[in-house]
Amino acid sequence: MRTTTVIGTGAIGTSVALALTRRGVGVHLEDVDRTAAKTAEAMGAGTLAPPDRQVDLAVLAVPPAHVGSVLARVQGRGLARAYVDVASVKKVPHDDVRAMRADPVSYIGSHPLAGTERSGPLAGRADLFEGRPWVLTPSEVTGQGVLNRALELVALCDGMPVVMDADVHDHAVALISHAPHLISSLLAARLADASEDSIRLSGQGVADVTRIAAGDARLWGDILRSNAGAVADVLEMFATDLDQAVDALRTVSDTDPAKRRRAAERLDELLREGIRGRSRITGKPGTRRTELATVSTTISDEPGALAELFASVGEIGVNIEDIRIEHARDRARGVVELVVRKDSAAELSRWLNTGGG
Ligand SMILES: NC(=O)c1ccc[n+]([C@@H]2O[C@H](COP(=O)([O-])OP(=O)(O)OC[C@H]3O[C@@H](n4cnc5c(N)ncnc54)[C@H](O)[C@@H]3O)[C@@H](O)[C@H]2O)c1
Ligand SMILES: O=C(O)C(=O)C[C@]1(C(=O)O)C=C[C@@H](O)C=C1
Repeated sequence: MRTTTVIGTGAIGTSVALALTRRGVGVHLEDVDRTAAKTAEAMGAGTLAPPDRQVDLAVLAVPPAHVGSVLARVQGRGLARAYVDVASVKKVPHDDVRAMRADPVSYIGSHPLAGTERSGPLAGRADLFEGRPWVLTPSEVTGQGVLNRALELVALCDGMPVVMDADVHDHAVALISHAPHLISSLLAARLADASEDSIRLSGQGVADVTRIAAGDARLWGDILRSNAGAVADVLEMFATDLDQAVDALRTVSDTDPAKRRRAAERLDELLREGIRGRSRITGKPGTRRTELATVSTTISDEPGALAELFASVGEIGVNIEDIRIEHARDRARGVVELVVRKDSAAELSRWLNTGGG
């Protein structure tokens, strides 16, 4: 692939453009928001100059509801030989392509499962897609050459291609992305009018579960509307769990000892199910979580402090499997959690606690 046009230079479009530019692909940038396109250009993501001939691939990185109309418009201009979108839902764009009478043969749907709660070009990163699944949803009429171009795009961005039916994709992301987003928003909304005394006590736990609630409301409104049924199904199951949790909490101090015991058991069960579910999505693939342990240390919030820590951990021969960094509010130090193999955890902890870090 030699040339591309990225339409929509927000967080995802700019990340794609940066990744392709890094690989020597010529990237042209377009956005209805001229400032966004100019910022992406200034970041080194490509050029605002229009291509002088048809490009190999056009990447549509616009909100889901815009994919069909933008595709029809740029196909009308003969912009590219192949077209791919990156929207977080797949069925609505697929249906819109037909409704807008766009050409479905030169189009393929896709969705990189990587992102951020931040919007706009400045949230773009060349390495955003590294090692992440990137779903491709060819329709029955998508051209083979178009699928191949999309596979090349994923490879150039270091993503992991997963070919899937659009409907199956939408049900999957309802569970692992869209419902979690809405639940995070609902929880964060509880904080909006909470007393300052409560907010002052908030720590990393509530920040973790509400991080994605900061995502752009217009984009997420679009995503949720486009996958409403599947998200509602997940929320209905969640509502049943919530009812059970409320019931158990209301009964743990019941006067009847048998009811109290059953409620406590139910609560434990809900918490254990949570641990089981979370263990399925954390950790490096191929490493069983039971083989790992977390060792915490603090570092000063200065440039180079983290690099120094990694270098010295490497010197004692400990392999870091995963990492989490928390910046303590109002403090010039951060907490670093290093996930390492259990058999090296005690040695690492002793070394860090005796001033090694
Ligand atoms: N943010 C994520 O985590 C994430 C991850 C994967 C996929 N996606 C999908 O990627 C797409 C872009 O999301 P984002 O996070 O980059 O959003 P963003 O808001 O950062 O950027 C979207 C950009 O598209 C531009 N735009 C809107 N309509 C346009 C049009 N008609 N023509 C040209 N430009 C137009 C906007 O001006 C904006 O600059 C969405 O479809 C989203 O569902 C997002
Ligand atoms: O990490 C985040 O900020 C994200 O929410 C990224 C995330 C996700 O849910 O995993 C969000 C939406 C996308 O369509 C793909 C990725």
